Amino acid sequence: MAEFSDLDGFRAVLAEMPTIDAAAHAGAVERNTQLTKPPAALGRLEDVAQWYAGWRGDARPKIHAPQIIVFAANHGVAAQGVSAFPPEVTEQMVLNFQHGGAAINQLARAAGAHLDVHALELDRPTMDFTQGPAMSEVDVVAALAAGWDAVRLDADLLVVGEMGIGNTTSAAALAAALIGGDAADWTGRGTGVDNAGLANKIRVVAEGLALHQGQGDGVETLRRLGGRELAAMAGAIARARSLRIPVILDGFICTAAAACLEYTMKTALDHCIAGHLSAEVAHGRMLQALDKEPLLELGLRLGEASGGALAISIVKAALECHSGMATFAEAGVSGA
Ligand SMILES: O=C(O)c1ccc[n+]([C@@H]2O[C@H](COP(=O)([O-])O)[C@@H](O)[C@H]2O)c1
Ligand SMILES: Cc1cc2nc[nH]c2cc1C
Repeated sequence: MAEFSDLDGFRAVLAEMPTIDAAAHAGAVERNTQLTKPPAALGRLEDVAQWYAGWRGDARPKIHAPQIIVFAANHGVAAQGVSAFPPEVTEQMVLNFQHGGAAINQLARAAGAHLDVHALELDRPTMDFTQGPAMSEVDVVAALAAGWDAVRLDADLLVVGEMGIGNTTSAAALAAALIGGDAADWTGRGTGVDNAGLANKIRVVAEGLALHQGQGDGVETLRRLGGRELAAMAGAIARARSLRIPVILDGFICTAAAACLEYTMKTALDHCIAGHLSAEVAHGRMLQALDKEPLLELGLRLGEASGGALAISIVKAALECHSGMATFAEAGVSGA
């Protein structure tokens, strides 16, 4: 059960999160210097392995139990025609996830990961944020707690993702409110709106900003402009931190949810890496603001944890090399 019952309680949890295990990290850095390869020849795989080792508190770990969680929710703002698809697609895709027919089902299997799907009150969309806050405090805390409780205690790597028609509008509004800039800087085509749709979406984001920008910290902004699946992703990312489970972020919406934590408590995302760079236009700008370099760039703009799921294989491979390779001494290979 979640260790908080209101937003202040969640803020207190964020303020007391564990930090990286410096000894395990140093041990991994030292081991990396001895592995049978020229220095830095495994590029970013080396950084990823050392980061993972530090968070696990083990200088030579491997990955056995990756978990992927997809949270789904509906958005009041979808009634303003901000998506290329109708809101009922959220629930229809949840059924598709449950029947194994979506992209994420195939990608989770390919990555050897356990997939959990949580639908969050689909018959109760959030409020349209151009009219008032998207969620009450009770609603946002319930969604944060749903995310918190969804993380498996035995997971050793977590990917969070989402499904929610209209949620790129929420994510754009959150990014603008937290990071700064205009609605147009952050608003993209999502599922594929045309030029008129994009102009309408920019207007909706701008109206949301006018009402909610500067009204509070990251989690208060999440309450005002976010949605249940965004809050649940934030809750799961925080829970993973409390359990020292490293996290791979997915695309534009997932990163906006994560940003709500970072803009509440700097360093809240130190246990997270960016799985990929989405084709949603402002994702790169958001990752830059969070100082995160994406692992993959495959032109994905699907969501549902797909890019994060693909990155699991890269992180696993990094740890297989780091923990499985022989040292120069063990293999009798001469140094430089
Ligand atoms: O992850 C991304 O970067 C991403 C980019 C564009 C769209 N999506 C997905 O598309 C849906 C939101 O798009 P929209 O147009 O309804 O706002 C939602 O279900 C997301 O998972 C996801
Ligand atoms: C079909 C469809 C599948 C999705 N998966 C994640 N977001 C989505 C949006 C749509 C429209």
